[in-house]
Amino acid sequence: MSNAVTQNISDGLRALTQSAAGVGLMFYISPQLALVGLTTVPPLAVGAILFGRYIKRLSSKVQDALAQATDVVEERFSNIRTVKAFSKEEQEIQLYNQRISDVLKLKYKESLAYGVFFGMTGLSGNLIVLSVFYFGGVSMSQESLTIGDLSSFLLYAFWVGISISGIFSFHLELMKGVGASQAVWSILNENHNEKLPFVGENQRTIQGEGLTSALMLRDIIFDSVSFRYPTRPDVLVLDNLTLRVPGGQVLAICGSSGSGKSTLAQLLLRFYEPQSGKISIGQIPITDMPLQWLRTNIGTVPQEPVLFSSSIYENIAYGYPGPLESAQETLLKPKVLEASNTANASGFIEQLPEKYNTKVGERGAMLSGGQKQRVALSRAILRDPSILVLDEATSALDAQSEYLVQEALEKIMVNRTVIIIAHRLSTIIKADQIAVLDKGRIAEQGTYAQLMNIENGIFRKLVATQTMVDVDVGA
Ligand SMILES: Nc1ncnc2c1ncn2[C@@H]1O[C@H](COP(=O)(O)OP(=O)(O)OP(=O)(O)O)[C@@H](O)[C@H]1O
Repeated sequence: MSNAVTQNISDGLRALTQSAAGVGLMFYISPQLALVGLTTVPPLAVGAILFGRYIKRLSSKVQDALAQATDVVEERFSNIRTVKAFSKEEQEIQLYNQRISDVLKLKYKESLAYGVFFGMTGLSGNLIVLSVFYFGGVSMSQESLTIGDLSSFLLYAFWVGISISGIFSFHLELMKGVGASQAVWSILNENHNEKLPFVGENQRTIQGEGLTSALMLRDIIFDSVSFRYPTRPDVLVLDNLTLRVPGGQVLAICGSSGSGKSTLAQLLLRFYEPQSGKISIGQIPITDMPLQWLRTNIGTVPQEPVLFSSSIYENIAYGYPGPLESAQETLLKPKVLEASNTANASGFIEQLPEKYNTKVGERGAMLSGGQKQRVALSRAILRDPSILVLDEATSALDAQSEYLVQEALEKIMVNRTVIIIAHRLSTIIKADQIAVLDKGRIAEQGTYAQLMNIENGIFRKLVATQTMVDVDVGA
């Protein structure tokens, strides 16, 4: 890639110097003839600039269209069972054809534009040659130009013509590249805005104090946090929310679906920054902590755990903080076994024909929901994080899996600060504290007994309306 860019730039520069030298020699031989020969260059240059802009826009559209076509394939193939279950194969093929024909249409447009532009430049080049012949012939008949001068002039004019067309091509390729890479630049620019880990004045203070994982066992405070997703700026998800998660305890967050429970976890992990307010752990704002350090100390198990299409062993070992190559097999293996034991996963893994080497399929498709959750739990435990964020699955597991997952959770919650986005009453009852999220704020917080004592309380209503349906209070 960089070779191609360097080659393109050096071709462009060569064309520029060659045309400058050629123009100089043309003027040296006959200034009048040189003016005739170069009359079309300024309008062509303006045309090339405008055309370059057009190509830049078009190139960006081509990339977008290609991305959309690839998205369709990637998404549909990774959810092939859903596609088949709904017998949507034909429809999906049509959708992909449509996306590809969108790309094709843009490519036709691009080719047509190229054809017209280069056709015009070729035509004007030929007209120049003809006019040079004409005016050169006239000058020869008036004996102001010799045949040798005209031949040399023509040679230089061809040289200049080829060089100028090289400059135009360079400009167009450059614009095409700029258009195509716009998305990449915008992503790179976004990253520049993120506070980088290990820099800044506050960073030094923290390191001076000694940043240890013990810090992560202190209270987590969400202080007047307001947040809107950048892609949906009109929806205020968290509205001046204040929440204290007591260090070393289990806090269950509940609230209706879409009330912002998972968003709290995303902000704690700094996948997004709140528009106002701050989040701190042990009184240190998380923005002042090295990002990698922060995430290493927080273990997460999402609502629908995503596994990689590798072996169970590799999926669990993924939780190991640091590069896997550096973790010696002899050192890592017992930890993987121990983690899977704690997460009640070792039982089912040992029964599989290839045990820990069993491939789990794309996104863990070859495992059941409960098994996937226990592998994901093992992965989180391997990190031995001080803070655990568990997004409880809304989908019901069978009684046995449910029991095993619950039991594993209870084992791993000990000696950590746990935020559990709870959907089941059984989990909520066992939590030290419960926070109820409503309209972007914490409406109620306390123990189960305290919240149940609030007359007309939101939590009480949630429990009253939903204990009937499989004790799910978060959906
Ligand atoms: N990436 C995103 N971009 C834009 N809006 C989002 C995004 N993720 C979530 N939202 C919106 O933010 C709001 C809060 O979502 P969130 O996932 O935090 O809710 P939740 O309480 O965890 O819901 P559930 O219990 O159903 O999982 C919802 O209105 C949701 O549509």
